[in-house]
Amino acid sequence: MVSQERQEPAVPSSSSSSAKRAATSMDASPAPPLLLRAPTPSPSIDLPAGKDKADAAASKAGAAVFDLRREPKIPAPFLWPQEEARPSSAAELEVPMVDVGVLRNGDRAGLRRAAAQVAAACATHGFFQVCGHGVDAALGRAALDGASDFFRLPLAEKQRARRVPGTVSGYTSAHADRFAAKLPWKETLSFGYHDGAASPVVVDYFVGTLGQDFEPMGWVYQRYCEEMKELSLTIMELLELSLGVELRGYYREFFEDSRSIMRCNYYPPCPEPERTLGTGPHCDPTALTILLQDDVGGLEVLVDGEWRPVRPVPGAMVINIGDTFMALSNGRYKSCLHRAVVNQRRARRSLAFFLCPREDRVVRPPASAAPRRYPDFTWADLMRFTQRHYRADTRTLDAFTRWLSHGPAQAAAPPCT
Ligand SMILES: C=C1C[C@]23C[C@H]1CC[C@H]2[C@]1(C)CCC[C@@](C)(C(=O)O)[C@H]1[C@@H]3C(=O)O
Ligand SMILES: O=C(O)CCC(=O)C(=O)O
Ligand SMILES: [Fe+2]
Repeated sequence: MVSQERQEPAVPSSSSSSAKRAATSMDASPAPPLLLRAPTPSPSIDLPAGKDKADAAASKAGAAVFDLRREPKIPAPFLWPQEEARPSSAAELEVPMVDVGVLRNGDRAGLRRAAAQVAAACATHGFFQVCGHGVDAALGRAALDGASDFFRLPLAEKQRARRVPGTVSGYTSAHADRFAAKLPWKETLSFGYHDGAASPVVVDYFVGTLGQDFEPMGWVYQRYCEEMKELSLTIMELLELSLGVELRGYYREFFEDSRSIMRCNYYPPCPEPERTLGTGPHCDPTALTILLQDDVGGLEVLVDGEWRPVRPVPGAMVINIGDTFMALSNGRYKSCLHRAVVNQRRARRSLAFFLCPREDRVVRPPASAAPRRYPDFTWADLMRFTQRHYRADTRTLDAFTRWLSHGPAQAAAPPCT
């Protein structure tokens, strides 16, 4: 009897036959991300034929400040207001490099240094990067290559994994199924991860959604997510130490049974990168983000009113605090504004692992003297808010707490636009 359970390949690789099958590559032509004809009833994307339609569509898209006498080369729904798409600063952000290996090697001075670096970063712009994380470099490369393999598939194949409405899981092209304006110049593939299941949940997702050919790709992301979960818990220990939380293990235990989100971002080259964005200005609603990016660059953090580029460092993972952890720290650590810009020449890939609590866990800081800055809430509520009522942006947590206090029925949460 052949064993039914899946065997993990010795060396994961995403190069299954169909994953390599596609001849087309998004990298060559600076075409807009593949636009889906949004399923009815949500409005479909009207690509303007002439100038007046472009003007009308663009002003609807809130891009009225652009001088549309210069015909945009990109469809109007992809145009972003100047305020959000304003030029990047020439000054890169000095993102502290924290060696998290000190949590395992008994280096007490190193531990104090790491805690101080994290405290300084998280109390200001909310970003740091980690080395000594122990994540296999070959696995990171396989995960980035897997993103290239997936996104170069024909649209019909990617569509087999299309996002389930109201959830974050699945494939989307420019979120064209959700929004009518300020479309991000990207394609994404997102799926859930949690451990302790009877079978490998990420492998099940890939095989169940895309077919048996995608089992190797599923194993790459299964192992990658397992490594990200472990790294997340290590970082939680460091955050706890840096916050001086008396209850040792409070944050680590809070996320032991986490149910996280893995997101692969693919940003095609763009003919007018200054008029659109790969990912708009936002704070992550989640707790902690671990970002592995390729060498192209594009992540920017808002510091003192300037969009400061974060230079990719080979082998390092970029970490940022999300809204949920800002609430867990009662506002001491900041969930900060960031965005992703695109360029004319090279496609860019980034892998974002979003650590999220189990859905029903109540997000509440450890007992502290300070007055509470945020109400109790569950991740399920905040997640539902971002997927069904509100496009996560620069004010998500404030909008969410208002929505909670007024009750979902009354709150005038702005529609997802
Ligand atoms: C809970 C989530 C919603 C988003 C994915 C995760 C964490 C980041 C959020 C997001 C990336 C913030 C910017 C806007 C967004 C719509 C996007 O550009 O993808 C957000 C994600 C989402 O709602 O799919
Ligand atoms: O691609 C990037 O560099 C950032 C993406 C991001 O911020 C996100 O997906 O939340
Ligand atoms: Fe983000």
